[in-house]
Amino acid sequence: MIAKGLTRRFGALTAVDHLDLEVRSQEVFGLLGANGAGKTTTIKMLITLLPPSHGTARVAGFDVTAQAAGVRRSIGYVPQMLSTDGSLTAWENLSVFSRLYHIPRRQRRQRIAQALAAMDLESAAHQMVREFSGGMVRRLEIAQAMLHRPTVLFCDEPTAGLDPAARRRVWQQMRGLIAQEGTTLLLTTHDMEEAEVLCDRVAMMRRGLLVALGTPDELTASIGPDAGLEDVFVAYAKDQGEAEGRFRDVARTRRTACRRG
Ligand SMILES: Nc1ncnc2c1ncn2[C@@H]1O[C@H](COP(=O)(O)OP(=O)(O)OP(=O)(O)O)[C@@H](O)[C@H]1O
Repeated sequence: MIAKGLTRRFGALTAVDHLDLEVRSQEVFGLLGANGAGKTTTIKMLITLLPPSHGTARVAGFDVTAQAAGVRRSIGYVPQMLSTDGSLTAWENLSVFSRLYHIPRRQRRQRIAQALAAMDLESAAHQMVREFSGGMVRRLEIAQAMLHRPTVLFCDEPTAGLDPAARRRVWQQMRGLIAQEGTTLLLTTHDMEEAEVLCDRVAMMRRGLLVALGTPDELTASIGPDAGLEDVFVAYAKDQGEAEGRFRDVARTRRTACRRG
């Protein structure tokens, strides 16, 4: 995945400002930054939900503007907001997605069973999703986004609102599945532990700009011998002017946390 000068403006606001980024095949790459830094806007341009104001990007070899259909076929996306239907069972949710992704009919049962097994949800396959815990919902959403075996998986704050045990389970299962499938993963997170545990490399964004890029070890070493990623975040990415984020950002974060219980 390559972005060159990728820019998105909303009126006078430049949400993403000439972003140059290269994510290697099968890499786990983290986008970090304060509320409103431009992480979700970057993802939305890469997955073709939002046209760039300027610049270009290629995902899985396809141009996000000229070859949007190719990009869409090659990616999976786990958004911040709920992407499963609570009034259906886990199996039924995956079944709907298997049709949307045009998985051949004779492969569907096996593919769904494999996806549930990979996320340790076999015993809950025929349970209504509204009865699931937040962690189970998240694991189902990842199974759903991986059902068609995408080349690149995008996850927007994969464990926001989950308790520490549920978070660890999501990390473990997600890591297992993407390693097994050879998937490239691009995730956004506010959770520095998540970035350290999962990511091969991270990029820090501040007010739409890329301000630091490297492996967690490289970035922490650049700060000092006892530094952690949180110190790197404070040094590079924390927005001193709007440290608590805007109303819109806080409202969205609360909604996300709330719906995951
Ligand atoms: N559709 C929109 N219309 C106007 N402004 C927007 C829109 N979407 C995002 N923005 C603004 O663009 C900036 C970047 O937002 P974005 O959602 O990309 O940030 P983020 O880093 O993902 O934040 P968070 O961590 O809160 O999810 C913010 O100032 C936001 O208010």
